[in-house]
Amino acid sequence: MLSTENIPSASTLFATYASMTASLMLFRSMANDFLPEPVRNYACFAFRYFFKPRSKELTLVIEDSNGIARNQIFEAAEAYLSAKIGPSIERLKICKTPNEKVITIRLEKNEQIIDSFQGVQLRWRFVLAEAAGGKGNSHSVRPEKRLFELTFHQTHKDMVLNSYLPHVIELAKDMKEKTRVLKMYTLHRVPDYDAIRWDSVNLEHPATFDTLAMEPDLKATIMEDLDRFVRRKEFYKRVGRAWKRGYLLYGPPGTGKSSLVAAMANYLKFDVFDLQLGNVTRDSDLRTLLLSTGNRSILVIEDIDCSVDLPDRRNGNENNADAQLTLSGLLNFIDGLWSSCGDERIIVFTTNHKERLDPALLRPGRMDMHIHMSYCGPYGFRLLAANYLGITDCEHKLVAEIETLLKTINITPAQVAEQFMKSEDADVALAALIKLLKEKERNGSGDVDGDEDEINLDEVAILESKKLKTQDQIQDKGKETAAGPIRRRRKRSSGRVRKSKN
Ligand SMILES: Nc1ncnc2c1ncn2[C@@H]1O[C@H](COP(=O)(O)OP(=O)(O)OP(=O)(O)O)[C@@H](O)[C@H]1O
Ligand SMILES: [Mg+2]
Repeated sequence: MLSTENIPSASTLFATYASMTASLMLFRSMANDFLPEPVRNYACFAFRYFFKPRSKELTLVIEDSNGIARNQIFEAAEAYLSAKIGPSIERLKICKTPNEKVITIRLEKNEQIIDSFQGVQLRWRFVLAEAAGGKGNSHSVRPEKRLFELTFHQTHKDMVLNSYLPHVIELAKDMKEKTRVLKMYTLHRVPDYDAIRWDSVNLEHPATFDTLAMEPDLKATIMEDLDRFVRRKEFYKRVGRAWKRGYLLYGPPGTGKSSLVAAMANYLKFDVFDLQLGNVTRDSDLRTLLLSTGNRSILVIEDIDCSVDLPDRRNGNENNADAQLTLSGLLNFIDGLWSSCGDERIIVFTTNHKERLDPALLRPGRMDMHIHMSYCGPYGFRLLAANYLGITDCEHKLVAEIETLLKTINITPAQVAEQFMKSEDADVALAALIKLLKEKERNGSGDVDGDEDEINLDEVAILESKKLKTQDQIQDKGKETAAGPIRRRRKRSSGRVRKSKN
């Protein structure tokens, strides 16, 4: 607490002021009698100047904004002081939006907090001042300006500016990180301006690594890779590489690619920018959008094989660079400028058809990890059974039967989850899954040991509705089906990974 020894009381101040005023009056009347006017005026000015009471304190005024941009010191102070509230405070403002995890506590008007740093006492006061233009100014968002006054002895000015305020900003950043609500950014077209921009909502995807049905080794590898990425800031700097990491997730629909992206975001507490390439037509728009993504974020481009018909370099599109979005333009920009003007960026491409991807994307070094999301194996099935139905009993009769069927039949985690949603009764839900597995067996989707197998009908339907967006693609598909059943190479492993060394 602030010591009261050095602070003069109100009565002392008043007495001093009264005696100074009396001295000035006496001085003035003597001057009137003995000095000519110009000399008299100058003498009065000099008297006032030399005997004016001077404060040894300095007050920094920290407004909430500089008119347009928010003031980072103000925001940091707000958060920092909320953790410093002591018993002397009489009024506080509290608030919590439905999506926030904790109650926000802020000082009320004129409340003060005494802080100490490196043995120096500092006094904070929260003030509401009338905004320029007054209360009637209908253009200002707030009728008043919010500001903090930070008062301390003048001799500590350098210490406060160079050590204390950076300390406040740093601590506030850590506090904010802990209670941060993740954001999901999607593209939004502004019709009147022919422009496209990011719009955000709170990211409330419940997927986490705990709920993700994947082979445990693969899951652990991904988590370790993410951990290593975030702690290697110095390494990236030392070797002169942009601090970014790229993942390519591939596998059939419903195997958890999008869920893995959400799990990564929840794990790292990174925002997600979902770049729907189909909505972007110009290279220049793409650049603007990429440059306005934030640090500590995941940029996701889903269904890269078919989200847009990106012509590549070989098609000779260079002459038309600004008008057309090109895959090479996208990749070069991501590797170059984009990653050099931000930190801790993750980029994820997803696809159902790795074999259809442009070789430029698969080139070594382009994506740091290729992650194969595959059909539900015994581990994935057990995790889903435990999460959805609460089954932890390994001896359960139906569980054993399903595990035997899973050895020869392909089913995606999404399909398993769908059956588990059908009933709260575990036996009924498991029986529904067995029925589906047997149907699949009868339809011949169980040829899992061969190198190739047919896509089952459910998957074709999903592909048609979700992926075949352009007429060209539909025609291509017609050719494929006319030539016989769609065949696709697939390995049986329920998750494989190819990783670059870095
Ligand atoms: N590996 C998984 N673990 C847990 N749940 C899963 C998994 N895969 C799919 N699911 C469930 O299925 C739903 C759909 O999965 P998701 O959207 O992640 O699949 P996807 O691979 O992205 O499919 P698509 O290729 O169609 O985009 C999820 O919301 C989740 O409930
Ligand atoms: Mg998906």
